[in-house]
Amino acid sequence: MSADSDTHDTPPIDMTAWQGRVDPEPDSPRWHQCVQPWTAHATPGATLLGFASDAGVKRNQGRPGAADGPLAIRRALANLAWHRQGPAYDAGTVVCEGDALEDAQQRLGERVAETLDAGHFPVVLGGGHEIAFGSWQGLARHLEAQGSKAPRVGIINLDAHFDLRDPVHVRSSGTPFAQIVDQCEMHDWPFRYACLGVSRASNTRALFQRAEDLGVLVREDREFTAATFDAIVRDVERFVARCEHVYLTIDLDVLPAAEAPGVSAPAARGVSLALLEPLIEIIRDSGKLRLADIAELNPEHDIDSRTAKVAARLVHQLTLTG
Ligand SMILES: N=CN[C@@H](CCC(=O)O)C(=O)O
Ligand SMILES: [Mn+2]
Ligand SMILES: [Mn+2]
Repeated sequence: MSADSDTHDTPPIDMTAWQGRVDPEPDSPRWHQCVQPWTAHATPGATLLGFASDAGVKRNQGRPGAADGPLAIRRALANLAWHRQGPAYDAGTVVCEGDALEDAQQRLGERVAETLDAGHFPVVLGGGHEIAFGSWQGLARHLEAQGSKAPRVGIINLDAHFDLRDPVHVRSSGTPFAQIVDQCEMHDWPFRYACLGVSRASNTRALFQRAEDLGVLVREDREFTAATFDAIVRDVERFVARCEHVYLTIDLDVLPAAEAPGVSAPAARGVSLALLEPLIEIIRDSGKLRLADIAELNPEHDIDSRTAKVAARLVHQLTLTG
């Protein structure tokens, strides 16, 4: 699924973001006191991996700044209370140099595969949504190494956008799932994609048509209400039941602009964290979640670290069990 290249050095692990409050009471640990630098033979746990890139956002005519997302998420997570049983690691950050996006995505894939091969649950911190093509390459590489011939991978994207733009024009933060379609076709793998929280006003007719042609499970932002939540849960459970492995990707612009102002394209409506979080927990607890990433945090446009705090809380929730 990905070109062979093991020529890159692994990124250095900078642990300086892991600082914060230390409580004198017993049994009061916080993330910064518990996260360890990743090593190849560490006991499997939750592993954070940064992807410092906004090359895809720039190519997609968006607002740059997402390259600083991984550091902002780590800083926000550092002070959160620690409730995990298992270990958590920081595996460093893959940096996209200039516009060398394809190289960075490949290196991210290699790092994700390495953590999966070692039995970890990787949570990748973006970075623009071009992160998804790197994350997915990592999962694909790992599954191939395990001998899977045509694995049924379900991609669940919480996003205001399909990100199914035709990559023939430009490969960007708007194309990762169309790039994955191409890879799946090339290798005769099924493509299973759910895009939840889509804004009709922010996606063209062509994109809705492409989603329909690809059999995408689509739920629009306006369909998310307390009254319809159970029906959406059932849709997601059915989707997960048809898959062997799940990759969850969360684009923070799925949230209302008031909850997530620090993104390239803030949502006029969006889906509230209060509705997304229980859905994420169901996906987490499905037993099939292999990989997650959080995309599009742009600290330059954040207000009082609101979006970084949401991203950190999502990492906290995603890794609460296991
Ligand atoms: N990853 C972002 N994708 C959106 C961005 C939309 C916008 O910038 O307004 C897209 O390409 O549709
Ligand atoms: Mn997106
Ligand atoms: Mn989006």
